[in-house]
Amino acid sequence: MSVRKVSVAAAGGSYDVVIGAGVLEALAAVPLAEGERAAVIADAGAWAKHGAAVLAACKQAHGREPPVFEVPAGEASKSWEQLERACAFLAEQRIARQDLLIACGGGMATDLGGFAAAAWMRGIRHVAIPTTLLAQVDAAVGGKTGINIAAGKNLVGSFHQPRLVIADVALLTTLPPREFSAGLAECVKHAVLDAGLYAHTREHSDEIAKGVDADPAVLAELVERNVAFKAAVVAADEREGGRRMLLNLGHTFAHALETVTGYGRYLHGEAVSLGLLAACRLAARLGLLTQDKLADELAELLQKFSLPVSWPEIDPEELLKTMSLDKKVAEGKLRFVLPEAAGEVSVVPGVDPAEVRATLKELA
Ligand SMILES: NC(=O)c1ccc[n+]([C@@H]2O[C@H](COP(=O)([O-])OP(=O)(O)OC[C@H]3O[C@@H](n4cnc5c(N)ncnc54)[C@H](O)[C@@H]3O)[C@@H](O)[C@H]2O)c1
Ligand SMILES: O=C(O)C(=O)C[C@@H](O)[C@H](O)[C@H](O)COP(=O)(O)O
Ligand SMILES: [Zn+2]
Repeated sequence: MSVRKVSVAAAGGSYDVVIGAGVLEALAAVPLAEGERAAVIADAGAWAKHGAAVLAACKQAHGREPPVFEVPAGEASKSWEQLERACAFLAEQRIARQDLLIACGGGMATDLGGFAAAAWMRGIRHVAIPTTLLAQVDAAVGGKTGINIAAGKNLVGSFHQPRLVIADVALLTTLPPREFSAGLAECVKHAVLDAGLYAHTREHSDEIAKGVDADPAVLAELVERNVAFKAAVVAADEREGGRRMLLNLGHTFAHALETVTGYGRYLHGEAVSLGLLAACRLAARLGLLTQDKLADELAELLQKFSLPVSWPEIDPEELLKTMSLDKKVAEGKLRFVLPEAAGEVSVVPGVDPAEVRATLKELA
């Protein structure tokens, strides 16, 4: 299979996302000079499966194996506690300003590891080796890093672009089906934002729905198209002053759901699936939806990808309270990313909380 490359031209640094099967050797593109060292922050689950291959790539690229800090798998590790432990590890290893951090795992590890790189000595360079579909198509690209706190998802973090992202689709073969599906939710989100991706994803949905058993070339193309779409948005608006907010489609609902249910009941991608449907419903309530069939087509696609489409019974007031800390809130008012049709999505300011409440009641 060929090696695909997408460049991310962000203001905070430009870099390549290398995509393909068996492409870990791409790490050689970030060399270590005399006296420089690398250290790895890895998801323990991903490391158990792929740590040996990553260490071999490090040895090949840098001439030696780096020390490794394994973070317990799960969303709960995107925390102050694990950040503190990761920094203690960097201190113990005497990782200095010119050294390199390698973040390996799903979105938990690339968010936490990326944030450790952003914070350690006020910023060291890092490489991301995403091992879940979600991290390959979304989390490892674009430079958003951070942790969750009790008050909300990703409320503490930083924009810190990696020097290189290696999306090796061969690593996805060990991914549990539920995790694979979670990654597809972000692909569906991207598809709603881009008419070309919408057509492509629907056209290849039967093959994509096979998950890790899908044709690797189809998967590599899916990753490439999603990364290319996200890269263009990030290049235009790295720090989310405008256009990048669109990548938050479904996330005001999704993040509130994850926070209220305690970071674990729903995988992030599952919450995004429900958030996409909620955004469609809210858009319909507000009379914005012009593509009548969008909600039905979306529900069909999400279901085909084994993602949840039924909202649980959750107190709308609790969700609304949590949403008040959404990063898109401006002048104390909620802003939602809402679709009119596939490829026509905008940020809608000043949405009346009563409409959100009614939408949540309709969904429950
Ligand atoms: N920074 C961003 O732009 C961005 C974008 C989207 C999502 N996110 C964040 O990403 C996180 C979700 O990431 P995720 O869905 O990758 O979950 P995750 O990182 O928690 O990984 C999911 C599970 O898969 C396991 N795993 C990872 N790779 C594996 C492999 N190759 N084989 C077998 N098991 C493997 C892990 O051990 C874990 O149990 C959320 O915190 C979300 O907020 C960030
Ligand atoms: O990269 C972005 O921008 C996104 O919004 C991608 C989202 O899928 C991702 O979940 C992100 O972490 C959400 O960002 P946040 O700023 O709302 O925390
Ligand atoms: Zn997301």
